[in-house]
Amino acid sequence: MIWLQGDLSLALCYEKIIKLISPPSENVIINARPWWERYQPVSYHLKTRSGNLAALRDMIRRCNKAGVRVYPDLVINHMSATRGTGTAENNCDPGSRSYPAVPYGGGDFHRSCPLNNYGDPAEVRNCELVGLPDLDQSKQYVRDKIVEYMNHLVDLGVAGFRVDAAKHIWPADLEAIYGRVKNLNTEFFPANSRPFYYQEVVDFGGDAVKREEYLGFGNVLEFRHGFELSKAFQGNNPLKYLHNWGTEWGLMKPHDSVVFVENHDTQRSGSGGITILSYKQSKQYKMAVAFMLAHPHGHTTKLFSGYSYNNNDQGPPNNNGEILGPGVKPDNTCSNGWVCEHRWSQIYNMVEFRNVVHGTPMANWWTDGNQQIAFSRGNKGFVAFTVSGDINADLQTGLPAGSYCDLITGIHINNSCTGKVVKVDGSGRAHIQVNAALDGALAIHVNARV
Ligand SMILES: O=C(NCCCOc1c(-c2ccc(O)c(O)c2)oc2cc(O)cc(O)c2c1=O)[C@@H]1CCCN1C(=O)/C=C/c1ccc(O)c(O)c1
Ligand SMILES: [Ca+2]
Repeated sequence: MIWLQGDLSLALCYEKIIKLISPPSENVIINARPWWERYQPVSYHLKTRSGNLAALRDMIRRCNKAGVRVYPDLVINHMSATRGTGTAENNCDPGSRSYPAVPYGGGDFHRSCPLNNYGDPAEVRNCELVGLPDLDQSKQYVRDKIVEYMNHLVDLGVAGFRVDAAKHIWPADLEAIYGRVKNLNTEFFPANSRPFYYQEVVDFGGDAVKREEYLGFGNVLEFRHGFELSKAFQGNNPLKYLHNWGTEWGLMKPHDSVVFVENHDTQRSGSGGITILSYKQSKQYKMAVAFMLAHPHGHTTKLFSGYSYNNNDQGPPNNNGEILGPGVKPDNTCSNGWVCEHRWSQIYNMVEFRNVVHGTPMANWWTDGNQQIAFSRGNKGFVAFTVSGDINADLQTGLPAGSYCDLITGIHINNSCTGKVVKVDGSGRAHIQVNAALDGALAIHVNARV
């Protein structure tokens, strides 16, 4: 079994493509194999449906060699709420708080209490998220076991961690734990490199637990980013308001956050009644991701890539209990039930766009006053979006004269454009046409000219 490339999501930042993988710790086996069984650990053995220790070590090595940094999803708030299969390594008895394969026992957990009141910060940290036995990370022994688990992954060559349900762990405990994790493996990283932590603190603004509490020692996933872009690109908030997108919208400073449109959780459950975009709304999803990648806000952007599902509990494509990996079709998209959003041309083209325009400011903001916007990035790139009505206007692109491939309607290959060609004149102006009913977006940059 090999570890899947891009199990759950890929995180993109300028220097490297980074890849988040599903929790590598051994989890309980739940009959229907729902996706969230991966979030119910029974031990810190590196053995899951994605592969065993040898497969994990090999995948991380291959990714590092290809310049892709690996970040495992760390589930350290709790242990499984259900019994394992009872076999030696998957054995546990949640009722008596017994997890012999770690080992953990009763004294390593908070006193049992249900988590009902998200308005009480102590309850959010000390009680049981959906009934999951809640580890007491203030205990030295619990910290030792978690640090041991994290150091094992560092030895394999990971670059850092996504910290699952960080909101449910005391910041002081996390800071103490992170501080004890060793420097990154010098086989793959410069000496004295520290792991990069990005923490899941779901905070849409009204929560008693503030995401700022977690900023002193790591980054925080920015849920408001995907929430607001999902609203805007579904027509629920006019695009013209995006002219000051960024901290003026209440988003955290770029270097403190990891921005994204969706994740494994929001694509299924949404938040506050707002549908968070996913592959199921593919046109709007591509527009929102294109905007995220074109805009200067965001130091690290996270792109999701996964498998298709019908019901919200459905787990990954199944091959006799192991995960059925994606095949690759002649058009480079995925098969076997995997969506592989990162292989969609509009998305990987925008990853290149983001790298080409890196470090340039936004300029030449234009809007029709409602649902149509356009802007350039320095003299390197230009984008336009419409949620309603076709764009048909002569606009200032900020770019040098030339013929540019539109990277939304096609790709730049063999020095030709398979999609639209945009002619920019000597003054940087071009006639921009964007069809609202088709792609709703246009993107050009100086490395895709014919
Ligand atoms: O209905 C469910 N859960 C209740 C609603 C989602 O609440 C959960 C949250 C959660 C959701 C929203 C919040 O504001 C929040 O502070 C926490 O975080 C988790 C983290 C875990 O490691 C394991 C979990 O079972 C959960 C979880 O159930 C189903 C059945 C049990 C698992 N599960 C699920 O739906 C599993 C969801 C899940 C799993 C892993 C995640 O990282 C996550 O964010 C959600
Ligand atoms: Ca907790």
